[in-house]
Amino acid sequence: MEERMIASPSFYADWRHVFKLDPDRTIPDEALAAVCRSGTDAILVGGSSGVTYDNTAKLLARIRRHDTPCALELTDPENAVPGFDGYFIPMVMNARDKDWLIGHQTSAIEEFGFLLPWESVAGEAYIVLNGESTAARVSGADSAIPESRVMAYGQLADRLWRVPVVYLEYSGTFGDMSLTRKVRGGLRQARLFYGGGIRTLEQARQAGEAADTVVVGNVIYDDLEAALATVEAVKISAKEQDHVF
Ligand SMILES: CC(C)=CCC/C(C)=C/CC/C(C)=C/CC/C(C)=C/CC/C(C)=C/CC/C(C)=C/CC/C(C)=C/COP(=O)(O)OP(=O)(O)O
Ligand SMILES: O=P(O)(O)OC[C@@H](O)CO
Ligand SMILES: [Mg+2]
Repeated sequence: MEERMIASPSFYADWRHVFKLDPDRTIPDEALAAVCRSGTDAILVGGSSGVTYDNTAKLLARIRRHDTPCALELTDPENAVPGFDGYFIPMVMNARDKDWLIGHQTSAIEEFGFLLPWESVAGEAYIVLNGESTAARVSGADSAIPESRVMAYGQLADRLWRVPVVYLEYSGTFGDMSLTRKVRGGLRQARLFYGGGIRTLEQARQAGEAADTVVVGNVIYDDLEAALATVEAVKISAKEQDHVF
């Protein structure tokens, strides 16, 4: 396996575990405090439906009561709230409608790009692999693709386009860890984010071994204790990973 080079330091360079909070969902203050104090590396704010400027700004203000780094996934220019530590711009590699790969992003940059704090902006090459997820429906993702194509999307984003983050998105279902490992092994400079369906310590540990950064979302709203426990599981897996890679 070729040696991987990690891109120059950036706001997400050391993230191993991330909680994703959806501005369209309700989280009580105590639960939010527990999430922020859990030892996670960052809070990622994002969702694929029902996100508005108002609910995003309100969530940011509440997160700012704590010290946890906080980034926004920009899925609509209207929701571009200033004041986050960083901004991610998703591009769906396996979108059937290429507007979700490049079209909407180009239009948004054309109109509003001059406002972006570019030093704190990173592209995310999403590969959406749960065809039942909202992200798949919104972007019309073709999720029924062979491993070879998933690998090719990852390498195209990493090696040709130098996108700093490749994101294997299984939102709502636990994904294929063997494929996740393979995708990561094929990247030269990009960080591999894995997200989807993590509900148990064992799943968190496996994802932590397979990916550079593990994103935990929906379980926060369904089973907070289980969500909090994923932090330690991912961090422990980091130690194992250091010996493997
Ligand atoms: C100060 C400041 C910040 C100024 C900004 C100025 C500005 C507006 C600049 C333009 C920025 C820009 C380029 C914006 C582009 C926005 C855009 C249209 C991006 C496309 C996003 C995209 C590909 C969406 C498809 C769906 C997707 C992949 C979403 C990613 C997030 C995600 C998967 C969330 C999970 O969703 P969830 O709802 O949790 O899903 P489940 O139901 O399965 O749980
Ligand atoms: O919500 P879950 O299924 O944990 O997925 C996390 C994240 O990848 C969603 O974009
Ligand atoms: Mg969600």
